[in-house]
Amino acid sequence: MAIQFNQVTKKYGSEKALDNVTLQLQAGKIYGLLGPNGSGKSTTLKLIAGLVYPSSGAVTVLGEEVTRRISRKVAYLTELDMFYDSLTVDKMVSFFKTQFPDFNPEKAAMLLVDMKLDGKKKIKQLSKGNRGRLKLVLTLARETPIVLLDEPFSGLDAMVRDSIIKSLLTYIDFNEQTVIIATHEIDEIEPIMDEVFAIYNGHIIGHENVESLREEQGYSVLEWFKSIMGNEESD
Ligand SMILES: Nc1ncnc2c1ncn2[C@@H]1O[C@H](COP(=O)(O)OP(=O)(O)OP(=O)(O)O)[C@@H](O)[C@H]1O
Repeated sequence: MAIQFNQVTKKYGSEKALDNVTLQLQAGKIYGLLGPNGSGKSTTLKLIAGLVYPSSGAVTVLGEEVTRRISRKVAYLTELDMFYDSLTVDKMVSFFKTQFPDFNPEKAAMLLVDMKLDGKKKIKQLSKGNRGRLKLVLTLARETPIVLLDEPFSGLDAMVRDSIIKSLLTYIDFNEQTVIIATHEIDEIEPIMDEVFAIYNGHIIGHENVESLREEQGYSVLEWFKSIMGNEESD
């Protein structure tokens, strides 16, 4: 099992961002983690990346209970920190190479071309769409067993979204890498997901295999998600 949550609760102060979550993710699949704002998606990813720790319960990644050291096996990028703003795109790529032994510079170079990013531009000069693309370049150039993408589409236009999906299909090694995409924008990733989890108020409220959802139940992921969210909200 690539990732396991065993009765995981994560509190910030007295608020439970995750409440007694148990789940298992298999290696080599693309998972969607779907939920509205504030449902616990980012917290789930941060627990896997070792950026926060459970208040109770345990998170295990590749058989190891998660500590900071898991960053060697998990590629995870949320925001490009303001700290990097004065670096050029090329310098940022070189910096990542020094930080992560699994960073593949050839892959990064190909991704930069695909994403039409100018290596000489400073990060602060990049449009929001190009920052989104750069984030993806830096994440996908790492050859880690686990890849976490937090809202990779947010605020980006249709062309950027398409280029992100294409690069996922091109650069993810589907035999080796487990990918989790946290998003509330379901349409985009519908075609590439193997399995979906729905999260609401810190609880996992649904888990489906996308193919059987479609073929056996005749639902798209979006329809399924809307129906279970509707049940929650009318409770
Ligand atoms: N550092 C923090 N301190 C206090 N509360 C937090 C912190 N991070 C998250 N929370 C709270 O935990 C809950 C879950 O947040 P989380 O960021 O995991 O949700 P999310 O589904 O990723 O939402 P979004 O789509 O808005 O990013 C929210 O109620 C949020 O306010």
